[in-house]
Amino acid sequence: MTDTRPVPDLVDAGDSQEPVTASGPSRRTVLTGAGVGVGVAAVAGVGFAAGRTTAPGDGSSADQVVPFRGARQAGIITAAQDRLHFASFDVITDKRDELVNMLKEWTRAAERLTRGEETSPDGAVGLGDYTPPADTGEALGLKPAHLTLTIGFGPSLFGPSASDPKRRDRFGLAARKPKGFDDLPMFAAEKIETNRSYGDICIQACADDPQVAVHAIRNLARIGMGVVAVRWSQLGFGRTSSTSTTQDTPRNLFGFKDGTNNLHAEEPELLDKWVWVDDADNPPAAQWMTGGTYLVARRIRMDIEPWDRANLLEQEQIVGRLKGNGAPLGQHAEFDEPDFDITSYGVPLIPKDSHVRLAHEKHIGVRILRRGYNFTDGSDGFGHLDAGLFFIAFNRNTAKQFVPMQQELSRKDAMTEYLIPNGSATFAIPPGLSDGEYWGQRLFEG
Ligand SMILES: C=CC1=C(C)c2cc3[nH]c(cc4nc(cc5[nH]c(cc1n2)c(C)c5CCC(=O)O)C(CCC(=O)O)=C4C)c(C)c3C=C
Ligand SMILES: [Fe+2]
Repeated sequence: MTDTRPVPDLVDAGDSQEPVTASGPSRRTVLTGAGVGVGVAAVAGVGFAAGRTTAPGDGSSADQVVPFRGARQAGIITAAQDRLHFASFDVITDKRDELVNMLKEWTRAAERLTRGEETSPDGAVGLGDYTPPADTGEALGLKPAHLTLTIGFGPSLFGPSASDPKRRDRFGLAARKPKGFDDLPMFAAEKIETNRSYGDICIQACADDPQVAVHAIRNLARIGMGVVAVRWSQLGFGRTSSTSTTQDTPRNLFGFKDGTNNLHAEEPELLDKWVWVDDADNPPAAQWMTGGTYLVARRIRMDIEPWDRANLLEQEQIVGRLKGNGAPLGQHAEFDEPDFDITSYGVPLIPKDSHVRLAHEKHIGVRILRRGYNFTDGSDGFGHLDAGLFFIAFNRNTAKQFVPMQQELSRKDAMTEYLIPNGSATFAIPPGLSDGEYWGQRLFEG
């Protein structure tokens, strides 16, 4: 079993050790902080404080903190938030110590950020006039917004990978690579762009406030300067899945309910079967992944202009569900079980090439946990929006779950005509952290 003893210098009591203020655990302001500069900074603090005078537990601050530590990383089965900032990093140093030290610093900062605090005490404006701020400041006065930060490690961190076969094993991690873990294969009808794909480390930041998510990624990137560089990043708005039965099903940019038949936090046996990595899945050297999962990210551009010219019936035939309430074709309500055997004049009501038929467990034999987001990244210069779905899925064995599902969809799904996947990445997502543990500790020290 991996040694997960606490690392004493990482235990960070955070701002909670300071005198309790009316603002509870939300991001510190210059007004309440001890040792804070005067003058301009203090004046600025008045404004921040005015907008955040809330008592702990009133549903606006403490209740917006998602625990950072636990058996699983947050951001997988915790309730999907509304906003995403996903970043993939290249490690630009060859020195293992530098990488490990950065991961320790990231952990300390990330834990604080999820509590609604600055990356370090007084980081934004309290370190003196002649020191660059340790926190960039744009989240001062904002609530924790259910921020979750989820870390993952890409195949290239372990040496050669399918996308980079000549990569050196810079950190001596080759033997610790999880079984079968590699870049995704090529699929039909995709146009993968290298500068939107792959990466050594990912951070998935999800929050209900976009500025909170962006602030977190920006500050982690700043802390990692000289050790990592952002390779690509993606903003998302409007979750396209529910990860809890308590959440409403949202809609994607085709206007359809998305995430109806997802795996949910309330289904632990299904999660054990389809999401969480088990001891038996890996050799001893890769047991650091036990309790973790594998993330698949796909930037899928959606051809929304032609889609908008397709009639309603055609759209519903492509999806296999009604656009209005999300019911499977032939059924009445969203959560009715699809019946793939119903026919009308010998023709299946849920077409053979519909998305839900091809992606359903009864057809493909596997399931995945989806947690994606809508995106619009301006326009393409040809009169079209660059819009789509940043697809994120978690699964226990990508080669046996996501890959065959994607292969089947790429070849047969009628929706493929409207989709152009142009970014692709996968990351090994370790389990959650125990007290004092830092991100990657089981990988680097186990
Ligand atoms: C390889 C996996 C999948 C990709 C890629 C994917 C892309 C994608 N999906 C939609 C819209 C919908 N998908 C829906 C269901 C659904 N999709 C997948 C997998 C992939 N989707 C699965 C496993 C399922 C569930 C199938 C089932 O068990 O019934 C639905 C229906 C509602 C729902 O159950 O979520 C919609 C709508 C888009 C637009 C898209 C790419 C842009
Ligand atoms: Fe789908």
